[in-house]
Amino acid sequence: MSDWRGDTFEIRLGAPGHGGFCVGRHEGRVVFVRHGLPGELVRAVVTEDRGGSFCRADAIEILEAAPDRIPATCPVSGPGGAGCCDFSFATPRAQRALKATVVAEQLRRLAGVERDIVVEPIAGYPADSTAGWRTRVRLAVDARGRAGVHRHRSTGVITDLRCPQPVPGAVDGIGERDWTPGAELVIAVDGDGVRHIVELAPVDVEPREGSRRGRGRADSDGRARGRDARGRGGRPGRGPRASAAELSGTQGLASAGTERRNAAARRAATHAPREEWVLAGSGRAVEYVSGRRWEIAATGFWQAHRGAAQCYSDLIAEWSGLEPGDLAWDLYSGAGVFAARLAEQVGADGAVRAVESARSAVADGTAALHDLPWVDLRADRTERWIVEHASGAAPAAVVLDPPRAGAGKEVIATLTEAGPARIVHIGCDPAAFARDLGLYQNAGYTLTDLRAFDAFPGTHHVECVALLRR
Ligand SMILES: C[S@@+](CC[C@H](N)C(=O)[O-])C[C@H]1O[C@@H](n2cnc3c(N)ncnc32)[C@H](O)[C@@H]1O
Repeated sequence: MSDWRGDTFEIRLGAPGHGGFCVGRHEGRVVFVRHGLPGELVRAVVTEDRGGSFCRADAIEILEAAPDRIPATCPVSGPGGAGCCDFSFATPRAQRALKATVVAEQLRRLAGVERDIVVEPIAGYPADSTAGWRTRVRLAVDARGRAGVHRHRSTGVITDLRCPQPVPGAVDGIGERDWTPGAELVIAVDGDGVRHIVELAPVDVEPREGSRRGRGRADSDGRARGRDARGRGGRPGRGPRASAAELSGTQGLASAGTERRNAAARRAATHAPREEWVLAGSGRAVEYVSGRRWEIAATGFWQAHRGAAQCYSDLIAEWSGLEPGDLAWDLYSGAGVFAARLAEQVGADGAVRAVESARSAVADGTAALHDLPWVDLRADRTERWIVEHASGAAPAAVVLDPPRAGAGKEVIATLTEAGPARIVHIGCDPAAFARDLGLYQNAGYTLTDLRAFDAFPGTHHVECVALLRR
């Protein structure tokens, strides 16, 4: 089987596919080409070829440009660069049109739904800008202690922090400081404008004794502490601490297979408990939705776009159709942002049951919703919780905002058997979202409304919200 990696050729690009590329054909094979637009003629270099019916390539020269092409607004994400702003060379309107095409295609293929899709800017956010929206930034730290973003489909670290996504000030000064080699940085700019910087221990560092969060406290001015202070505070100093994976990624020596294995190992390790050091702010991010105040772990989940939590919460309030005294569920609830809105609708004579697997989010949500005692926020896996609750009274409305992989067969089977009148389903992966919609339809629910939001401007990512009724 021939391996085209490194080959270059001219190729005419067709429709966009799910994942931030356009589809073309070369010598009978399908080629997924990043950094191009439909209709463009480009010179492409093959970046990945596993020998199957398709390979992946980057457009490295634009021979015939589409009218929607603009100079890239992100200097970090071009061919061979980071995976952050993979649509930054298209007008914002064209970016939304690309995403709409992808959502429509996934709905057609995976849910049998024929529907024109419009991708809207997040409410209150300018339609002609793709910068300054991200309030949560996660950075890698390379073997030399420099913070950066991962090269696309690689463990390699690019230490150029000029990506335009973060809200103003989020990454100021980060590139000039030294960090613990192999660590990750979580930066959160909260609703009060306070910046929190938390370092997550390298995955190859053994957990230490003492409290898990904020040992030795952060500097109040947000400066990362120097080597001596780090040692005293329990945070490892700089040194030759990088793992083989980081070294190979940084030096660009790893094979594609090694890169994939490293990436898989890194993803798995990312979800394992890790020691955290709060280096700026308090590590407790304050957020507001509809006048309610949350205080949550800066490393915990919060919608990344600064306007997203309010935008989705307003739509849920509009679509849930709840009356005072009703029962509602909020599945995968995080800190209960949607549960709070549902609770206001059902009132003290009603009830809201919410479930979330992250214990810290449940604790933070319970504190934020202390004045709504008819909300029951539980720490559990939705898969288990729903089986226990499905045989009770049917909820009038259920909101689900599952992680990227979607809710899946088991949860949706149990949920549809419970028989809520309305389901509001939120999904950030168009394929998983479409598969879940297909499951609802097979169980007798009808898609009655659908909106798609440009919650990740500059990227190929898109958030969809569906209303289903029995
Ligand atoms: C996309 S977030 C939505 C959070 C919340 N709706 C919000 O807007 O803040 C998905 C949430 O599901 C949680 N989660 C992931 N897997 C879960 C599971 N199996 N059961 C319950 N919660 C889960 C995550 O911790 C995360 O808080």
